[in-house]
Amino acid sequence: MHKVRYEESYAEAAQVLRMVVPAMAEHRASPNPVNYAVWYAHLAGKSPELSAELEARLRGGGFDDALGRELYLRHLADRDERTVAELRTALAAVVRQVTRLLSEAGDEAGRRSAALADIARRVAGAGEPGSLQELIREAAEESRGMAEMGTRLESRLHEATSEVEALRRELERVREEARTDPLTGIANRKALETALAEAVAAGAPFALVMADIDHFKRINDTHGHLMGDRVLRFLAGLLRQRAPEGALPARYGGEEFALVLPGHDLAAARAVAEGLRRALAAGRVRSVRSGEEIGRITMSLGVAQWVPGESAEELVARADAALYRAKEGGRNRVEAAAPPDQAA
Ligand SMILES: Nc1nc2c(ncn2[C@@H]2O[C@H](COP(=O)(O)OP(=O)(O)OP(=O)(O)O)[C@@H](O)[C@H]2O)c(=O)[nH]1
Repeated sequence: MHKVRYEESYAEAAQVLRMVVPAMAEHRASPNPVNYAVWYAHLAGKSPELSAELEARLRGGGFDDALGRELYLRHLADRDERTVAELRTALAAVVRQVTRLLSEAGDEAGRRSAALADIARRVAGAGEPGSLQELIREAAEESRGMAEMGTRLESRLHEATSEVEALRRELERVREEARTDPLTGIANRKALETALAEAVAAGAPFALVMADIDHFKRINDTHGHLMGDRVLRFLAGLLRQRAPEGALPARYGGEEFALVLPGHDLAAARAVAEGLRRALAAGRVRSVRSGEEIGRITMSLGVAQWVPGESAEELVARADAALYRAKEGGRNRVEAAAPPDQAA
């Protein structure tokens, strides 16, 4: 499913707002953001599937928050949001089940302990061996029932624990997926931006390398898109192998990559970048079509050292400007960024 885009101008969005408000009022839809998003998408013609389903459901009954949420998740939320919502529902179901289980077990334990207390009272008054024997049998019955309930409870709690554990693993997988570039398997731009924001907030020294494959379009045009993809994976593998301990290699987008280098000053980061440049130029990638090696692949790199007070965006811009100079200077080279106050 494609994600709905909102590219209206202010005036156009305001125009939709003027249609949405009376429509929501007419259908008694409470004006929360989820319902608004649904009605906005419907009246702005953003999603024919959403409109068709909403209209059908309105014909069959009224609008309520549950419907709003359902339509939002089905047609507007992105995949991660939907998965998290599904996991939350599944977890809530497990918790409800365990709560019910414990309350049933509590009721049963209460009943059985009342029965045992009653037996104890009757034992005090029992005069003959026959009636005592009967009371002993009843007590044994209650104790066995209690023990069985304990075993049942334990096994069902064990099951619930496994279910919660599976949900936790699934959530971890979804979170990992959201941070990973599917083509190359390394961190994606979102993960890079998070890491940069964290590094800036931590305030410890670090440097950033931005790298861009030279004449990548030509590789695609000459050897095909699959070959281009293979080159991207090859470079990602190289970054992963050669990244120093604690560094984060990421795909910034297209054929541009980044490497966050904690604890590196400009000279150290430059040395890492230079090593990467040489390794790529020395590497060989085979053509998917012919199996033959394709010509030398090179990249240009820009390096910048973070200075306290600088934002992540400013640092990326400086590293990018250095990368641009490397391209301008003839490609297959590393350029270091000047400190921010000296940058043009
Ligand atoms: N195979 C493949 N190609 C991609 C991908 N993402 C972007 N590209 C291609 O990358 C190319 C980028 O080309 P340009 O930005 O013109 O730059 P370039 O050819 O690398 O030249 P310079 O950067 O100036 O050395 C475009 O042809 C895109 O189609 C991808 O995921 N796979």
